[in-house]
Order: sequence, then C-alpha cells, then structure tokens
Amino acid sequence: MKLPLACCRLQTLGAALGVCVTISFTVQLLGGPFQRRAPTAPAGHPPAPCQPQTHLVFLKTHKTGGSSIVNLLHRFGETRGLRFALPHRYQFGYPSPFRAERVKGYRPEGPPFDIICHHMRFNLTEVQKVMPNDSFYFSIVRDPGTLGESAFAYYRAVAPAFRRAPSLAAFLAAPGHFYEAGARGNHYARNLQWFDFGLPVVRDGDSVAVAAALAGLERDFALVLLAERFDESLVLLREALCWPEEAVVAFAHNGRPTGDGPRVSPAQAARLRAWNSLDWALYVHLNRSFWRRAEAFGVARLQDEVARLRQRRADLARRCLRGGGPLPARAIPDGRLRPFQPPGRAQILGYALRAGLRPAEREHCARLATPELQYKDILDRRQFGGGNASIPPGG
Ligand SMILES: Nc1ncnc2c1ncn2[C@@H]1O[C@H](COP(=O)(O)OS(=O)(=O)O)[C@@H](OP(=O)(O)O)[C@H]1O
Repeated sequence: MKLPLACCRLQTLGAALGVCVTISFTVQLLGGPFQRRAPTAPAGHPPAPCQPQTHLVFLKTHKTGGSSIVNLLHRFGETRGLRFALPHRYQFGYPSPFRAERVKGYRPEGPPFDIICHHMRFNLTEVQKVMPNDSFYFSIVRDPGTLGESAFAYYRAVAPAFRRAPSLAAFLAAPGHFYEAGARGNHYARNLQWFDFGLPVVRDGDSVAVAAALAGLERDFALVLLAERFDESLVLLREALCWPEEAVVAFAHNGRPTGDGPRVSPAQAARLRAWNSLDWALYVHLNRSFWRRAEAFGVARLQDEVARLRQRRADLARRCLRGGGPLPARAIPDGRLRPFQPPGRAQILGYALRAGLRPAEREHCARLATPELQYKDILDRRQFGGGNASIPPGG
C-alpha cells in the first residue's frame, strides 16, 4: 500500500535509496531494535554461519494474515518435534491479557516451551514465564483501512458496535453512534492491533504517549511483518530465523471470496484509518521499520527470493490442491480441512486435496491445507494424547 513515507514501497526504493541508506546506516550505528542476529561479515569473508532459531513467540494479531504464518510454524514445529505452548481450548483467555497459567501443561518449574503462536492479548512478563529467554519475538500488522472491513465482516456477531450498524457504510458514517468503549466484544471494532499488542490506553492526540508505546513495542519485537507485503515478510522472517527457504512456504489461510473490486472505497479506507487512529500510527511506524529492514536485506535479493517463494507455492498448489486454489467450505468434504465459519455471512475459504496423491505427499499436502483450529488439536493430541476439540472464536 502507498504511504506518504519516503521508503515504504519497493517501486519507490530506487529514488528513496539514498535517504534509506542513511537512515538504516544510522539505525545500525545506534544499535536499533531490528539489528540482525548474525553479525555482518567483514569484506572478503564468508558470512558467519547461523543456527536455525527454534524458540519463537509469534503474536498472532487478528485479521492480519496470521493464520497463514501459524500454519508454517505448526509444520516447522511438528516436523522437528518442538513443544508448543497451547491454550486449553481455542485461545489464551483473550481478550484478557495473557497469563502463563492459560498455557496447557505450564508449571513454574517445568521445562519451557519452544513455540507460542495462538491469539492472545500480549503481556510480556507473563509470556517470559513460559518461553525461553532467547526467544525470537515477532508479529504481523495490516493497514487499518482494510483490516477494519475484514473485522467488520468476521466479528459482526460478537462486536456490538458492528452488530448494531446496518452496514459498513452506515457504521463509518457515524461510528461513535454505534460504539460504546469498554463494551464486551467492542475491542474488535476499534484499534484492534493496538489492543492485541497490549499497548496502554492513550488519550486522543497524545503523540508523546503514542511514541513511547511504539518504542516499547519495538524493544519487545525483533520483527514485525506487513500483511500487504506478505511474501517479502516471509523472506525477511526466514533470514532472521536462519531457516531454509522451503520452511516459509505456506498457502494463504482464512481468505474470503474475491469480489469484482476492492472491498472498501478510498474514502472508506480513509475513514477506517481515522477511526482506528492508534492502529494507523502503529502501522505507519512499523511500515517504516519494515522497509528499512528490507533495504538492508537488499532489494534485488529480496525480489529474487520472493520469486522463488512464489514459484514453490505455485508448484505445491498444483501438486496438492483440488482446483489449484482456495474453495468455499461447502466444497471441502473432509471436515479436517474445512475452515471454521464465523456466525453471519462472512465466508471463509479453505482447501481440498487432489485425488490420487501418494501417502507421503498426501500427508505433506494435508498439513499445508489444515486450518489453524484442527492443526492445534493435532498438536495438542501429540503433546498430551486424547481428544481436545477447539471452541470457535468469540465462543
Ligand atoms: N498470505 C496472505 N497474504 C495476504 N493476506 C492474507 C494472507 N493470508 C491471509 N490473508 C488475509 O488475512 C485475513 C485473515 O487474517 P487472520 O488469519 O489473521 O484471521 S484471524 O484473526 O485468525 O481470524 C484475511 O483477510 P480478508 O480476506 O480481508 O478477511 C485473509 O485474506
């Protein structure tokens, strides 16, 4: 998406390169929060080898593409026998702030977990009780100008502010008319990302408090991905984690049928950004940080790796998927692959497997296609045995 920033799009990077190089050089000199783990090798020396990171905290924010990231984390952890910090049911007591005792099997003196990646309202001190000290903290954000529409469609039944409005257009014409701060479920209706990051309540227009909150966020999170630049994000993540390229290939989960054009008009997107002003400030800030990091990685290198990633994903889609892409839930006969459908009219797409796959390939394809809830239950059974059916979001 286009932001009024010097270095926020690949296309504009050529012109902005000088500015960005200066900024990123300064950031590196000052030891900014997004320093890379592997030190840069001196000229003429091969880069220092790095160890794949297996201690991961992924803050899964809502409606930002996080389910697709969770799918690759699930697969990475499962194939390597890593321990997941799982909720007892669907999520960790959300929307209450995360607490360690919400993790199934957590004991204060017990062994730490390797990966935590399901919805929570972030709470650093409690997460630190569960996860090793050397964990890599990362998350993903999205432009509130489109996230707001996705949340409106998905959480219509659970957010009173959305439920009361006859349409998104009506809500945006006078959001204050429908919204009551603090009402149960209304965190979905305003500044949802600010809420998920567990950032403090700040008064309207208090730019000092906003800046302090965002500085704290960048101290806690080593990397924040952008939903709009999903594939570039995966490449930067792969590099930060020292993972092989194939480990970050995933299908897009939780999508909806695409219509004829964008779901929000430019005017509606602008209203959504104004209504979600804290999320917009957060997004603008993290967008800048993302592109500084992308520029440090190297634009041409990034484009090359993104192309390889897309090729791998397209090959897998051709090999694995019936119809080669996402399908509506009614066209997915296998309940283990059918995604949860929220109450209301929003349709969530999933995947069905091609007939005739050999067993090993079928297993691999099934894991790529398995929705988050069913996959969480598989991991739960692997770690704890027995059955544990998830309850749906908002339930
Ligand atoms: N790979 C990739 N690239 C870009 N966008 C993606 C991707 N994967 C998921 N999505 C979009 O993210 C939205 C779903 O987000 P989540 O998975 O976080 O939803 S949830 O909070 O877990 O319900 C949902 O957005 P909407 O379609 O606007 O609702 C998905 O289409």
